Amino acid sequence: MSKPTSGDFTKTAGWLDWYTGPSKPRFQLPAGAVDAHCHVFGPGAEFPYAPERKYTPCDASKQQLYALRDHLGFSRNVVVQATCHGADNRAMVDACLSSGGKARGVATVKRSVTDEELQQLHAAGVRGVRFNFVKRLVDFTPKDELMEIAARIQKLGWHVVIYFEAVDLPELWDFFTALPTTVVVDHMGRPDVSKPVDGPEFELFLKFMREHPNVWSKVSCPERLSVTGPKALDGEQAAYQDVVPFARKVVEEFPDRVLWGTDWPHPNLKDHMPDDGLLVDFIPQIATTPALQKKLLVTNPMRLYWPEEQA
Ligand SMILES: O=C(O)/C=C(\CC(=O)C(=O)O)C(=O)O
Repeated sequence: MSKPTSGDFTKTAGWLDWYTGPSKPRFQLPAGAVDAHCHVFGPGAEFPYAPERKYTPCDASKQQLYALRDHLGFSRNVVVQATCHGADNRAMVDACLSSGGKARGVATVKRSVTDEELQQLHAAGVRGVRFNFVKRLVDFTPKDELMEIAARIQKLGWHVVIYFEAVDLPELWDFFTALPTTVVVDHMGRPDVSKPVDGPEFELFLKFMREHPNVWSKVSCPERLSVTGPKALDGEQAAYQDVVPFARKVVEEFPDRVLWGTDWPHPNLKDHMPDDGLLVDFIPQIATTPALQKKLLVTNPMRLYWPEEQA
C-alpha cells in the first residue's frame, strides 16, 4: 500500500500512522465479508479536518481503504464518520459514492440538517448516524437534540451507532433504551478487560443487549481494548488474549446481532499500530465456527446495510 501523508495539517503529537504492508490473513474470510467499521481521513488537502476536531490524523484515503479491502479479502465496507471531520460528511460520502455500491456509510449530523440533506446522504449510501459520548473525542450534545435526530432518521430506516465507555453506561442507559431505532454499539461499549468477564460491569452490557433486542454490538477493536496483548504484529496468531472471552461471549450469546470491522486506520492508538492481516486472523478466536463467522461477517452486516439484497 502507498504511504500515509498529512498535507498541510500537522498531526497530533505522537500520532501513529496506519501500518503499511499488512500481511495476507491466514484466515480466509467467507465470500461477501463486510468490514463494518472503518474510516477515511481526508485527505486533508481535499477534505479539510474540522475546526472543532480533538485530534489531527495522518491522511487515510478511500483508495488506500479499498486497496486494504481487496488485500484482506473483504467484499464491502461500512465507512463510519470519524470525529476529526465533525459533521462535515464529505470525505465519507465521497468514499461511498466512489465504491461502486460496495460501501455504505454512517454519518454525523446536527439538528440543523435539512430533510433534503438527509435524502442526499441516503442516496450516497448512508444508513445510520453516530452518537459519540467519548469525552476525549467530542463536545457534549444535548440528549434532546440527539433524540430529535433519531426520530428523523428512523423514518429513513436508518439506525443509530453509539460509542461510549463502559463506566458511562449506567448514566446513559435511559437515553439508549429510549432510542426508537436499531442501536449498534461500537466495540462492545469499551469494556475494561482487566475486570472479570462475568463481573458487574460487563454483565450490565450483556443485560443491555439481553433486554433490548434492537441493540447490536461491534465485537471489534481488540487492539484498543487489550491490556496484556500480545500485539497483532510479527506474525502473532494468538493476539489480544484478554479480549477474547469478552468478544466470544457476545458473539455466542447474540450471534444475529454482531458485526466486525478492522477500524482502519485505527485513530488514536497510543501503544502500537496492528498489522491488519493479523487482525483478521483474530476473528476465528471469537467466532469459532463457520456458521458464526458467516453471521458476523456476511449475514448480519448485509441485513443492516444492504437489506434490499436479502432474499
Ligand atoms: O475508530 C474508533 O472507533 C475509535 C476512535 C476514534 C473515533 O471514533 C472517531 O474519531 O470518530 C477512538 O477511540 O479514538
